[in-house]
Amino acid sequence: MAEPIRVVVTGAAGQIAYSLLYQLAKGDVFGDQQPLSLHLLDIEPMMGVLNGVVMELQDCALPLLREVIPTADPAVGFKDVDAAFLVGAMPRKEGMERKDLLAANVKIFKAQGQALDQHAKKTVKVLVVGNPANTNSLICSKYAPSIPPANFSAMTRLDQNRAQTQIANRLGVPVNNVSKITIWGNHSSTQFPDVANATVVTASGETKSVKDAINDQAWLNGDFISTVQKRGAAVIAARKLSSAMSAAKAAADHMKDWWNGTPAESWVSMAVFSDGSYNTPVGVMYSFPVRCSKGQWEIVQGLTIDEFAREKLDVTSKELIEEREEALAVCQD
Ligand SMILES: NC(=O)C1=CN([C@@H]2O[C@H](COP(=O)(O)OP(=O)(O)OC[C@H]3O[C@@H](n4cnc5c(N)ncnc54)[C@H](O)[C@@H]3O)[C@@H](O)[C@H]2O)C=CC1
Ligand SMILES: O=C([O-])CC(=O)C(=O)O
Repeated sequence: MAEPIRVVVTGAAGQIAYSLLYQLAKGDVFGDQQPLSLHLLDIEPMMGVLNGVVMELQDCALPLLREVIPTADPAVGFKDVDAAFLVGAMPRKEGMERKDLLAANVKIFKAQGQALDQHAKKTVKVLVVGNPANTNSLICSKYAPSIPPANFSAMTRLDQNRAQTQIANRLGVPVNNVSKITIWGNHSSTQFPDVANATVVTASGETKSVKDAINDQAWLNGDFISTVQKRGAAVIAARKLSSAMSAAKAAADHMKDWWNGTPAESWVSMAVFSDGSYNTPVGVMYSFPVRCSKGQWEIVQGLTIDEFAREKLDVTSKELIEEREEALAVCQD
């Protein structure tokens, strides 16, 4: 069996981590032949709760879990890690937009960028989940200059999973019959869930474009998009807490595909540094269609962007530029 890898989860005493840790420890992400050492980072006042999480992980009796290190010290939490799930941050409450969390959360990601820079492996793969995820990831990378920017990403996989399910339910097919949905831009209500290139294996076994199978452009351009954009808020309104089980599953999906690769004929959505592809602003963390292979992601090129899509891509670009400016100002305080 391989040598254990080191994986850190921040916000380890919180609700997303509670679902995520089990998936990691039982091999859902790095494989059933990959032992791991789990580093659990949270803040000092949460150490009692975290101790309960450690006891539960031990009581799961999972053969791949070789070591659990609970800590409030980032130097210990980030020491030699191979993968980092940066979850720890304040969640929003009903009536807030995710960018309202920026002032409170972005400094966490500045400090964690500095700690990753000093203590993590230079090959570490970083997934930022804490909101506003795209801009927090950008700040984290900025303060970790010794780690390649391509090793940082933010999560829009939950939006992809939501969009895939909306389409699958409408067509009465299992969710994995739907592929090549793209989430463009920010993990916010300006994101653009795009089915222009998506395909579906229909109930009769035929492969069709989603557009043809749905045959209702008004729904695709209207309710479908707004349902996905506002799904996080709908969960908060219902649960009085933000998405946790589905967020943990999406974080596991994101890292699994980045680590192990995506099928050649399909793609997934990840927020990564924009290189200007599709006329998006260079240097913001923008969600694109990507393919992963050998631990590297690559933006899928050559997709057609029509006038409807162009407008949506530009709206979310503008928001990301504004968030970047605000975050940089907060970090200078
Ligand atoms: N990108 C996405 O799709 C999604 C992002 N989120 C975001 O994920 C974040 C976490 O959500 P939950 O787990 O529900 O929140 P939670 O409040 O249950 O847990 C957050 C944990 O982070 C800890 N924490 C705070 N500051 C920390 C620091 N400096 N270092 C380490 N830990 C720290 C807290 O003590 C707490 O235990 C929120 O910002 C939420 O908005 C949630 C769902 C989806
Ligand atoms: O909506 C929120 O604040 C939590 C989140 O990011 C999501 O569920 O997509």
